[in-house]
Amino acid sequence: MALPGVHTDRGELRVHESLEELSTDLVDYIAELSEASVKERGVFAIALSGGSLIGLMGKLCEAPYSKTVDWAKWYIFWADERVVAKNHADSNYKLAKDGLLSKVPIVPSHVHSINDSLSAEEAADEYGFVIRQLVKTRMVSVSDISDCPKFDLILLGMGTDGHVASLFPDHSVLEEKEEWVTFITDSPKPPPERITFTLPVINSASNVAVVVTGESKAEAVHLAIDDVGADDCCPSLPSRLVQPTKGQLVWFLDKPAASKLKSLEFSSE
Ligand SMILES: O=C1O[C@H](COP(=O)(O)O)[C@@H](O)[C@H](O)[C@H]1O
Repeated sequence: MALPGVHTDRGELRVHESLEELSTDLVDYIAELSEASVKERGVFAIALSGGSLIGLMGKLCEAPYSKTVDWAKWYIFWADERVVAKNHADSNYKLAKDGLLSKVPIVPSHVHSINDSLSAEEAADEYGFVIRQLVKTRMVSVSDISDCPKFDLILLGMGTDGHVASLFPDHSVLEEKEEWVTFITDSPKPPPERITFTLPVINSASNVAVVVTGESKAEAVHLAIDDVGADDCCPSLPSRLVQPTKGQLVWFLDKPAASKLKSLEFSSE
C-alpha cells in the first residue's frame, strides 16, 4: 500500500512500498495530467528524462492506458539528452523510443528529439529555437510571469549526486538564467557532452515530478527535500533548486530512497 501523499514546502511526497506500486501511481498521475491538459488546452506537452524513469513508465504501454490515453495529443520533449547518436546505448531518445514511444500511437511529428548530427552547442541552440516556435503556436504554453515555456509536465530522475536532467552540482550551468536550453561538455557522469533544460524552464512548468528509487539515493533525497540546514550545506544541489514558481512538484519515491527523510518522520508525529 502507498503511504498517503505528504504535503511539504518542497512539494508532495509520495512514498511507495514497491517499484510496482510506484510505477502504477506514476502512470496514473501522468494519465490524469494528460487528460486534464487535453481537456484544457487540446494538447499535452511532456518532457522526459533518461535513466531509470523510463522503465517505471512502462505500464503506459499496457491496458488500460494504451487505449485510454489520448496519444495523438501528446507532444514529447526531453529535459536532457546526451550528445550521442540516436541509436547509441547512452541516448535518452533511444531509451524512450524503445521503452515507450514505439509501443504507443504517438504522432511522429510530435516527437521533438534533439538533433544528433550537430555539436552540443548547435544542438542546444536548435532545440531552443524549436521550442520557441512551439511556444508561439501555444503547442507549449507560456509562463504568465516570464517568457519561459510552461510545459504541462516535466519528468525528472535524480542521480546519487543530486543531479537532475543534466544539471550537475556546483556546475556553472545552474546559473544560466537567459537560455531555455543549454549544453555542457564536462559532465561528471559520462557521456561528457549533454544538452539540458535550464532551471528557469524546469521551474516554469505546470507540473514537475521527480522520480527517485533506491537506497543509494537516500542521502541526496534527504538533502534535496529536508529542512535541516540543507540550504547552508548544499545551496547548489540541483534537485533542491527544483522549485516550480507556480506549478506543482511531486516526488515519487520508494521506501529505500525515502529512508533518510526527516520530513516524513515529522509528518507522522
Ligand atoms: O544521466 C542521467 O541521469 C539521471 C538519473 O538517472 P537514473 O538512472 O539514476 O535514474 C537522468 O534523470 C537523466 O535524464 C540522465 O541523463
